[in-house]
Amino acid sequence: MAGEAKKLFAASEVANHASRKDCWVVIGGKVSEKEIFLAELLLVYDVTKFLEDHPGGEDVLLHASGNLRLTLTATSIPFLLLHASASGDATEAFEEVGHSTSAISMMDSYLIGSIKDYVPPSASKATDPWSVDAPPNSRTMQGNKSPPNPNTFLDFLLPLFVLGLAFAAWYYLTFVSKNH
Ligand code: HEM
Repeated sequence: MAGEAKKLFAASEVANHASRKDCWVVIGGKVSEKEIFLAELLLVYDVTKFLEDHPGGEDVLLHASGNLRLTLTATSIPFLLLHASASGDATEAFEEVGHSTSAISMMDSYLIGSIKDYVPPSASKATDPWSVDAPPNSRTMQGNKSPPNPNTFLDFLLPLFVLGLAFAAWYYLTFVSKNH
């Protein structure tokens, strides 16, 4: 799959792929392009064809699939940065096993896309294309050139909107209502 266009999946969509005939797991990974660290994503792997061959057994993969939840929380006011945290993904279980580098390099062939709307806690740092501190074996998703932070426009407009409202209220109370 490496090099091909990858898809964005809704968290709810992943739940429909949690059986022996169709099994997806979601594991967090760092995305880079030409060794430049771009963003942390929740990567989606279709491991259906790998179930029987997985050295850790198929049950762990089946158990790890289908539980993903995204929770949206506002983290800072007045800029209202939305942070979508994930639970039920297989990242922790995958890392606890201490998979070898050869296991990690196998993953690319099962990669089918990433979870849309996920915003990692470190988004501001992670979206800086000049932060090049990616570990050498970070899992990559080539061909993903879209801007990683979907909230930037909203972050800018919301405070402006609130300021506009406050000004309108002040104008009305000071000039309009006094004339009646
Ligand atoms: C695309 C995803 C995955 C790939 C390609 C993969 C690959 C492998 C490979 C090659 C091994 C052999 C040991 C090694 O080389 O590290 C292994 C072992 C194992 N994996 Fe995975 N794995 C994947 C996902 C997962 C997930 C999501 C879990 C847990 C939820 C898991 C649990 C295990 C366990 C328990 C072992 C056995 C470790 C041992 O015997 O010491 N794996 N995996």
